[in-house]
Amino acid sequence: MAEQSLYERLGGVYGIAGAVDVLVDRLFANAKVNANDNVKAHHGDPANAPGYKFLVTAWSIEAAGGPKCYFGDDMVKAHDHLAIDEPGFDAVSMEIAATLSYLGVPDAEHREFMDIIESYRGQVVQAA
Ligand code: HEM
Repeated sequence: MAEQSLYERLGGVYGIAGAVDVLVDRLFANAKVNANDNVKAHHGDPANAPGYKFLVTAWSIEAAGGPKCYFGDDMVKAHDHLAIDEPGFDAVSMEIAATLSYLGVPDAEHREFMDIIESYRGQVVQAA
């Protein structure tokens, strides 16, 4: 039997959308993430939560090897106006890891997804 994709092992669209639902609520409430005023301008407004959950869910589905469904900006363009620094990236990365643990995602899938997130660090961190 062919090995299942990470997308399938994370529970497909229901598993990923469920995790992003928890994650984004945590990110919007995270003081360290929102210490960056540019980030706070977006994450500080609860009206942005549903659309952001949609985009991050679609991005994660594709990144995990699921069907093509993400039509948002690439990771450089999505963050080029935010001046995100290394501690800002670490704060989000820690929140993603905490959410995967909180939801009981198994170690192998946890590691695989965090490796994907880490591979985008250079595109997201753009602070001078
Ligand atoms: C690998 C890590 C990350 C991924 C996968 C990711 C994913 C995304 C996605 C899919 C979008 C929507 C793009 C669009 O509107 O077309 C976005 C926007 C955004 N991201 Fe990230 N992100 C990451 C890291 C970060 C970090 C570290 C921060 C803050 C410290 C951050 C803050 C934001 C904000 C504030 C927006 C909205 C920008 C706006 O619409 O003006 N992201 N991100």
